[in-house]
Amino acid sequence: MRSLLRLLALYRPYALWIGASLLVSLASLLANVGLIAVAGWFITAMAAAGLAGVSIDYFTPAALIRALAILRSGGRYLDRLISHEATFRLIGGLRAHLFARLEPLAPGALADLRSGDILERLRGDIDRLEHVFLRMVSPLLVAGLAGAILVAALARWSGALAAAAAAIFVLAGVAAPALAAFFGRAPARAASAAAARLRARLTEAIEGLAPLLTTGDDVRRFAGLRRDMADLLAAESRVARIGALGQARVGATGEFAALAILALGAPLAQAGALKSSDLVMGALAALAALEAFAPLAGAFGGFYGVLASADRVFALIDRKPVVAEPDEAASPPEKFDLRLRGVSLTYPGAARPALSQIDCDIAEGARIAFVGPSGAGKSSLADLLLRFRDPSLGEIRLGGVALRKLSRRALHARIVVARQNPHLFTASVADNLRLARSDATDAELWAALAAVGLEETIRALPLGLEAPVGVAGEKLSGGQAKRLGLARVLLSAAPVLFLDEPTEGLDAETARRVLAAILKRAEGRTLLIATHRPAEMAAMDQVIALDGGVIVARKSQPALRATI
Ligand SMILES: Nc1ncnc2c1ncn2[C@@H]1O[C@H](COP(=O)(O)OP(=O)(O)OP(=O)(O)O)[C@@H](O)[C@H]1O
Repeated sequence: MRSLLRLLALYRPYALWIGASLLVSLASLLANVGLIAVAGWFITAMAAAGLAGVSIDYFTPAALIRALAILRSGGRYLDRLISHEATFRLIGGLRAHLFARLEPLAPGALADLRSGDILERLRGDIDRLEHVFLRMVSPLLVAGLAGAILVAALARWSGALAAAAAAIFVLAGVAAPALAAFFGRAPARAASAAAARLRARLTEAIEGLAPLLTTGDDVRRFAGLRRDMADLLAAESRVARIGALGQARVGATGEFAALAILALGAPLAQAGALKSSDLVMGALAALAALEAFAPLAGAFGGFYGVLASADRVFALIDRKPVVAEPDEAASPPEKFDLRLRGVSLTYPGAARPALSQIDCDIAEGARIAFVGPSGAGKSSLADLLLRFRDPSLGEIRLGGVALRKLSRRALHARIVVARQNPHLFTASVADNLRLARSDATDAELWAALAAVGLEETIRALPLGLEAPVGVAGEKLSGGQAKRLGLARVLLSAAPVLFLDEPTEGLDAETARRVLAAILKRAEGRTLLIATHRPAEMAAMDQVIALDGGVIVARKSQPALRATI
């Protein structure tokens, strides 16, 4: 329940939209009740006047009916418009809020979660939270307000009638949704859990489809998917049944109330104590008013599922980042020399450190190759430079300022890393490149692509720079995706570049051209390269060899030339 209150607190910036949406919903609901009641009154009064042979003023009620009909139709249109706008703003704001909280968690604090699980919380769970306003909060408030107005109006007429109406409204607006929520509790939770499991399994199955098919593990995985799907369907249909039953009960209550009013009022009308037209008006008003309460029971059947979604979303964003932003960020450095002192990194649960006692001074503009076998610690070093993790021991300084003291934004504007498997967004080539520099011109983008030998490939695409790269770059080969990532890093204006095996997998001639372009673009900047290629080592001022997380050798250029 705490999650729900937290969710409602996030509505605050949208109070104006929410208020407008509630007002318009209330106006169109009251117009509907008024329209049905006045129309019933009008038809009965006309019939009674016809039977009695007297004339009545039909201009006023006819005008009222027309006005209420316009108000109802216009109100419903505006209601959809405003309530959906309010919901989209709420959900948009919620996603932005969650994303801002999620960003500092990546990658360290999310490492134990499956990507499908994170995706489900960001997509499925948040979509479910959309219903909280549209299907629960708004209808509940509107029905409550409309009920209070109708009871107040009835009280001027008859206290007993007002009390009866209030009792019915409480039954329909409080008891029925509460009962639906209570009975829907277990299946709604089961549906929410099954949906989460299904999405996580589905994402993993799609991501690993090729290996699954080759190893024959697909049959077992697909059986699991089918099981999750069946669980989800069963749980959702139980929730739907409970909601529909509640909705039907409230609908029937409306019909029962209308019949009761007619049955109780008929003798009074016969005795002349009550006009027959007023009686019909009351019965129809009860029917129309209860219509507003009916969807509540349907929506509240899934209440505990929504609560589970809210819990899952908040549990995700309440995780503690592996690295904390400084309380007060230091001013970004003017110089960019790097100094590592006694730097060690031990991953949680690991038996031995991935990096141990690294001491290293890297002057501004230096070119250094890091070499070493797989697992030597090169990528871990890149993670430390980006502050994806903090050293377990020791310290890294950039231009004399400890990395821990720099804000994430300031640090990432100064040190960039081209990874072996860069993340590409489901957007165009240009969008992916402009992440590095949003104001880069098309000519600059082409130049960056040319530098990594991708210009011809992209020019051959019908949309050129605007060509979509597909989900996570699926339309590009592994090598092309990697080079696009490299082009992005070369385009950035950061003074320190770390390139993780930038030419791995390229043929010798392309590798030579890409290296030349890298060297040209990195002129005046610090260039750190993790590599196995002798040509790349030869182009650097110094080679640092890592093995088992420790520096085992350092060779500066003259010594290198002698050995390569
Ligand atoms: N997230 C992690 N959790 C636990 N251990 C890790 C993690 N990432 C890396 N390691 C371990 O840290 C050590 C150094 O790995 P790292 O990836 O930094 O080496 P590398 O030199 O970059 O190797 P490669 O060239 O294969 O990427 C390895 O023993 C590796 O298993």
